[in-house]
Amino acid sequence: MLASRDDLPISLHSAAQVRDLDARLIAAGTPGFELMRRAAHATWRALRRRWPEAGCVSVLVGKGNNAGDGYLVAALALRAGWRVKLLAVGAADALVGDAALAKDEAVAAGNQIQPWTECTVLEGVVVDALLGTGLSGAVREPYAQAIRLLNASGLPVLAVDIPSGLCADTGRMLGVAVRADLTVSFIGLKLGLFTADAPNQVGELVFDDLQADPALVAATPRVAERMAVGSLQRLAPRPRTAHKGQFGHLLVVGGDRGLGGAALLSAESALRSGAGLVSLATRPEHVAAALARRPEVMCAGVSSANQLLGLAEKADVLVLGPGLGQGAWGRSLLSAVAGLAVPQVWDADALNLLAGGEIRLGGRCVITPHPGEAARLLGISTAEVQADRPRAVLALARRFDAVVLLKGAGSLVAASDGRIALCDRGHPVMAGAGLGDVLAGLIGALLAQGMDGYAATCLAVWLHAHAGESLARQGRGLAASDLIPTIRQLLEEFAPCLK
Ligand SMILES: NC(=O)C1=CN([C@@H]2O[C@H](COP(=O)(O)OP(=O)(O)OC[C@H]3O[C@@H](n4cnc5c(N)ncnc54)[C@H](O)[C@@H]3O)[C@@H](O)[C@H]2O)[C@@H](O)CC1
Ligand SMILES: [K+]
Repeated sequence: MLASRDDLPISLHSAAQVRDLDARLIAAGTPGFELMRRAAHATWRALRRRWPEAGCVSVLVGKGNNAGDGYLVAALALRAGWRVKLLAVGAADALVGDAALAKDEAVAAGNQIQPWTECTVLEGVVVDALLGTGLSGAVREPYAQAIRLLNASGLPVLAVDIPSGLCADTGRMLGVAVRADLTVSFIGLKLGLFTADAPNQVGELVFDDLQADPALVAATPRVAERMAVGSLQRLAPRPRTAHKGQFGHLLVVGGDRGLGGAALLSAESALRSGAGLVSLATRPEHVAAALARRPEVMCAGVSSANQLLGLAEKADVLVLGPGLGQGAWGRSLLSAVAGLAVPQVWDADALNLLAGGEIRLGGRCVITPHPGEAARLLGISTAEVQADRPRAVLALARRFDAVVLLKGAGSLVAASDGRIALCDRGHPVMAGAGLGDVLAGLIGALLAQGMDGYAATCLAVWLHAHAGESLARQGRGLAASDLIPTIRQLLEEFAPCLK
């Protein structure tokens, strides 16, 4: 079944864009304190739904408006008869504006504000209202120490708007970040809730639009789109008169000595996702085994670039790289076909060869680096890629004028025109060999059936992640080939072959 998260918005914003939306809502007549009150009510609702019997909260507050939300939650909890420990990290008298009003309301409701110290004992559900979208730079003391102790407490944690310490733009932990069980986020979804470190920190995600005017929300610029049923392009249904020539001839090139399985996985994946014809160019010694496993794949042993060119000229789409190796064989094959004017998917060793600088990418390409490959392509460290994944994926798309898939939790797809899409699905059982080969074949098959590079890559990433999630119940040890029939089924569910 295609699990749906379509109650979450599709647009993803930067912290600055959400701040801007806040300001425009206020200018349009909703006072900031009213938005804060709505944020607190949304948080309190989510808290009672998840932990109805807790009866006790520790609310950790900082100094900005995120703290303001926390103070109002403390007021609601106390009025509901819960035991409340209201703990101010840093100087509580430094609050201004709406946050100061919220603090006054918490006190008026009967709360006592205690200064947080390293000896403070937390109790009940911990509400993290230390830092929100106003975080800038690495988390400073005493916040960092408070976050470390909170994480070590073993208590359930609700993060207000975003786990404190997580960068709303990049999803990177700025030194240290709260590890939440539940995050309640407001007004506009931040991209940083989904990528880099975020999947470990956010927990369950609840969104509340604080009754923002939909027209104002729709007019707010976004940095990315979340892949979802409503945002993904579908393959068109097939006419009843369809024949195989209409759905593309895809050629996979790869499978150096000892790596034959990778290319075969890509070919099998392409076949099972609807490519009209699938060929495989590989080392001659792999041909017999490939034919025995998958007779539908036209498998050719190639020893030279010329042999490959003869095959590639008949293909509509190329998938280059699975198990290609970086030796003379792989390099000569890749150089031979790189310039062909057909859509191409560059994966795995094709990307390492590309990073070497000798071979140039042609037009109409999709490249699929993981963070290490992206780092080599950009000439920076993997840590630098992960520190700002949106920036890295966009830099690659522009540098290579290609569609780029940056893999890893919270996968991102970018086009050179600036579009970015995020995949918030997937599962850690997918961290295994061969999963990328299956994905490359799937992207190729969607290209072969007529989708453009960006749409094909987004749909492929989403189907692949969904398939992984739906097989995750069986636990560790997912074989990449297990994914192929599930992807086939999900694709049919999402885009039926017949109208
Ligand atoms: N009208 C509004 O603006 C609304 C804001 N809302 C809340 O307000 C939050 C944003 O509020 P603010 O812009 O006041 O910012 P925050 O409350 O997120 O953070 C600002 C505070 O953090 C401190 N700070 C920044 N970087 C730090 C670092 N590296 N180490 C330690 N301290 C640091 C600042 O000195 C300041 O005291 C949102 O996340 C949301 O929770 C909601 O109440 C909805 C309405
Ligand atoms: K927070």
